Amino acid sequence: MSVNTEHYDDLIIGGGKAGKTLAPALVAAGRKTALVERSLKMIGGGCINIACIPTKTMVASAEVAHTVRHSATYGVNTSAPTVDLAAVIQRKRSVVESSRAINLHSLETALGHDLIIGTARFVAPKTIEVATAEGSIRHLTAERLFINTGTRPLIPSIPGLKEFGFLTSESIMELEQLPEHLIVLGSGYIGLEFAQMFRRFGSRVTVIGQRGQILSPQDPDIALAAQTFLERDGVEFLLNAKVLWVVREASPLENRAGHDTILQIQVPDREITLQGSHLLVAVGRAPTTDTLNLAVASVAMNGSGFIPVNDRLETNVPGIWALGDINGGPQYTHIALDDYRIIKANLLDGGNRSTSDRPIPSCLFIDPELAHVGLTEAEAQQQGYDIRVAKLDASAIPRARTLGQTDGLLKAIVDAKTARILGCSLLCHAAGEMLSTVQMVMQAQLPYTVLRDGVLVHPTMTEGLNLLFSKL
Ligand SMILES: Cc1cc2nc3c(=O)[nH]c(=O)nc-3n(C[C@H](O)[C@H](O)[C@H](O)COP(=O)(O)OP(=O)(O)OC[C@H]3O[C@@H](n4cnc5c(N)ncnc54)[C@H](O)[C@@H]3O)c2cc1C
Ligand SMILES: NC(=O)c1ccc[n+]([C@@H]2O[C@H](COP(=O)([O-])OP(=O)(O)OC[C@H]3O[C@@H](n4cnc5c(N)ncnc54)[C@H](O)[C@@H]3O)[C@@H](O)[C@H]2O)c1
Repeated sequence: MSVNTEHYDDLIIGGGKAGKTLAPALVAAGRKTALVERSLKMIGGGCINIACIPTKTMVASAEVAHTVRHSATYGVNTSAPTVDLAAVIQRKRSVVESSRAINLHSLETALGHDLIIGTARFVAPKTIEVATAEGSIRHLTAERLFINTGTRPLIPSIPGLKEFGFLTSESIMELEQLPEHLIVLGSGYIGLEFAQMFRRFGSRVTVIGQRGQILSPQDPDIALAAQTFLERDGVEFLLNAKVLWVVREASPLENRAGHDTILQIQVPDREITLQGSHLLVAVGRAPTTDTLNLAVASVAMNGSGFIPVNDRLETNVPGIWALGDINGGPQYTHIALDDYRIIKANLLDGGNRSTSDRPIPSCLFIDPELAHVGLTEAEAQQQGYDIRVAKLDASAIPRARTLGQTDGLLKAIVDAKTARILGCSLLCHAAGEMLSTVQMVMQAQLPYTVLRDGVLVHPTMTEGLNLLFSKL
């Protein structure tokens, strides 16, 4: 049966942070626009449904458990908390569902019937086929296409892993019973956030890292400090470790029903066997390009399946752009949002923006938070800068002491010639909020002395920047 081809000015494939924000802007500019999103349960994209928002909602529950557990330190006596994981998950679902409803309302308002729920793939250059949620097939073509299909968990090829099963960042957020012993494969962002969260919920947690240092892009002093704080929470680490194989067997422990995951692991000097009730795989993300049939559209992919773009987010095919995680750039929601801004500036507002001059701030939501922007000390040295380095223990900040949040290390890298801040890592309470102040000074190209001498509210964590930059 032949299918009519429907014509649009603009087509967005995937409704992630970038695509869902771009769609209403295109419509407002008078463009006939359709957005194809594969699932009603993913309206608003990964961030609100399966990534940032649900994880940070659960991190909040873990922080409450931690605070209650340590309430006597503040002179408040309670009994030891028990964590009802089903209730934690229910709270997470309700936050996600309300965010999704807001997103659905704004997309329906902007797009009406041109919000299409279905899975897209290319069938000809600039033409996609959509297998809709209702079971029909539609063909859509457009002058301009924007690919924003995001990523999914990367699953390493370890013997036994796929066969015996494991948790991902998505399925772990649906568990309603606490793992007795959670093994986390991967010591990056996802692994560490879940590791501390489940430790604080009450699980035993072991993190397996393949290198000697967790958070390998960070400077060793910062990474080691973060590891120390996590260890103080009771998270165990097995580093320089390679998983050789995995099996799942009936638990030999009398007091534990069900099955255990058993990992055979190579550490530098020996092989060890690690046994846990659950295994979370968090070793990076794979691009959602495999089912897009990009070859038909001649859109190039790199060896990992991401879509390379230039600094204006253009693919190798004129009229096709790739936004968000799928283009292989830094995987953060605020970067996907900035990708939208670049497209809007260049295509709708007559501007000329590129990715080349934007900052890449980030925040790892462990406690204490680890926020970073710009160069690390090692990167600044590699790039040949003459640098000055300021370091401050978080316990020196008056606000940290009032809050009982004294764990942390703050570090700033300054160009000795220009006095400009090249990079900053803040491992402390409220680091994600504090970082924006440093970033604004960097973006305004002001000298570090603005933060050293600025009149900042006392007692706040941000006031700690006065102290940090006084170290230079
Ligand atoms: C557990 C976790 C926690 C995270 N926490 C943070 C955080 O705290 N802060 C932060 O900044 N970043 C965080 N991230 C990263 C952040 O979620 C991503 O960078 C961001 O979601 C990328 O958005 P995007 O625009 O690329 O698209 P995505 O949000 O990935 O959305 C892509 C959309 O495309 C749809 N799609 C895919 N294929 C098709 C197809 N063929 N047809 C139609 N639709 C399709 C998908 O259903 C999805 O809705 C986290 C990631 C994870 C996994
Ligand atoms: N707070 C946030 O902003 C936040 C939170 C979660 C995720 N994210 C984004 O999502 C991305 C993906 O997160 P992620 O944690 O999956 O990736 P990641 O790149 O942050 O960390 C993956 C880790 O797994 C390790 N690894 C790779 N293969 C391994 C193996 N076979 N065995 C053991 N370790 C292995 C890597 O060395 C690395 O340390 C992040 O890079 C980040 O951009 C952001």
